[in-house]
Amino acid sequence: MGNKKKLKLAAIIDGPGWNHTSWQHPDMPSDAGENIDFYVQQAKLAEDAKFESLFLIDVSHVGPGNIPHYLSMFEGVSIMSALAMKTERIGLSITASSSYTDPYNIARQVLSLDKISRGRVSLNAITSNPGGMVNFSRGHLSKADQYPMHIEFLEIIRNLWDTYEDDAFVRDKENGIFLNPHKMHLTNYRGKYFSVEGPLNISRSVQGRPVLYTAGSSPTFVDIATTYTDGAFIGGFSMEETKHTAMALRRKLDEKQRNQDNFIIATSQNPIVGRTDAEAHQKYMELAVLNRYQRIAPPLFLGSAESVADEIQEWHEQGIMDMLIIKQDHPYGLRDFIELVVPILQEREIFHTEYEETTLRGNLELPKPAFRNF
Ligand SMILES: Cc1cc2nc3c(=O)[nH]c(=O)nc-3n(C[C@H](O)[C@H](O)[C@H](O)COP(=O)(O)O)c2cc1C
Repeated sequence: MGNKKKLKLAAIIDGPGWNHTSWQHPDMPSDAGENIDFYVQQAKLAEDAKFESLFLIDVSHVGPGNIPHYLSMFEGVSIMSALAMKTERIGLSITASSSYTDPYNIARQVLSLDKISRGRVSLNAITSNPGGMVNFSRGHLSKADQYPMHIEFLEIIRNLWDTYEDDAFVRDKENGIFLNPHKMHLTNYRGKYFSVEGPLNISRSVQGRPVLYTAGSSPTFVDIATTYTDGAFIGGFSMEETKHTAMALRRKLDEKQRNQDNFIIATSQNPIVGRTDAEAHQKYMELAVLNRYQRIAPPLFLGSAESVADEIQEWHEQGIMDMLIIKQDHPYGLRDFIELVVPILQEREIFHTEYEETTLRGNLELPKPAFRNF
């Protein structure tokens, strides 16, 4: 199948890699997960390359024995607020877990960040597998509660983001009218897990609502994503596995009569590229030798820039992904991808050369949702 939209690119910019030892690479700042200079440098790199978005994953199940990055990382809204002031066009995506946070707080934080960045924000609302130490008073959920609670969370957030119609705040000084109260709508939600009356205390986004994703792999996830969100973040240990989930999402979108073009299927890979296959393998070996006790799996996208661009093009054209989220284990993973692969994707006209719009939703080619048009 073809993909009508151009490929979208995002960059996971936090942390010194996604295994136990890549922080030991001589060129990796070992404190990368809480080093503001590192985040700013990576954000600017991605923005100069016209990536649609920065992306942060999140970890709620913290505990001894986690990979180092999980134990030394900035909280998402805080770091994205700083990056909003250091960037101008690139999107800012944070991840938050419905299993451990209250929807009112997240709705408020994310919409505030959206205003600060003038419409560049997305929320990846996830569930969290029970695990780690007990750090939240609610404790760990049973598996059976995760998705029912997630549905409530998503419904409330969407309602709260549409508390006010676009022109609700009149701010007419002469006549002393700040708000048209008829254009304020309460949420009045009473669920099993959350009860929220509303109103939220911030006006509607210039994007309509911040872009909303969720992540997972199960049939329940597929059903929820295609009902509530603008996009889905899916895992991919192989092309076949990723394709399986992507096609399940596409079938469900069709079933629900949702236009596939108005939905973003995103997956994350950690490419290691070189000018030649040999150079890429050399970079992979730099990481592999750091871990003498465990094999670090070679990335799916490993090799010369041409061969990696070919694979990306194939995944995109087959509809396996609309957005590729680059994460890095190698200290130059993102830089190399930008220098070597992005120009090829641009030459082939798969990836854009300039930001088309000012909002993230615009750059993702997603329509602005009308008020309370769920
Ligand atoms: C691609 C992907 C990204 C995820 N990102 C996170 C994350 O950042 N933090 C987290 O706690 N869980 C994350 N998860 C876990 C999911 O939110 C979910 O709890 C898990 O996949 C179980 O749901 P499922 O059975 O529907 O797959 C992620 C899962 C996938 C597949």
